[in-house]
Amino acid sequence: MPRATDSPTEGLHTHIAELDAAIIELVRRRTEICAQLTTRRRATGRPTIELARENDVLQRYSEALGRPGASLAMLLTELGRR
Ligand SMILES: O=C(O)C(=O)C[C@]1(C(=O)O)C=C[C@@H](O)C=C1
Repeated sequence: MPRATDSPTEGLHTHIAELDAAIIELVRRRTEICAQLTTRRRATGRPTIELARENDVLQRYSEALGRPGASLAMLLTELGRR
């Protein structure tokens, strides 16, 4: 007898959970690189925030994903400012 965990829906939920884990890992890696860039800027006395670059990110995400993409880009750059 098939179990609930074998249903196609459960399989899709599992796939989503795997994708979420991969996305979280990528966001962690992205945030780490941003921290390195911020450290370099601090060390050379430059402002820690680069709005022109953040606007590039916003544009990339909104072109790819529309308005929700812009919201996502804002969250990513917020993490990148830490
Ligand atoms: O591109 C950089 O120099 C970064 O530090 C990355 C990043 C980002 O999240 O994309 C983070 C902070 C800056 O204000 C601009 C952009």
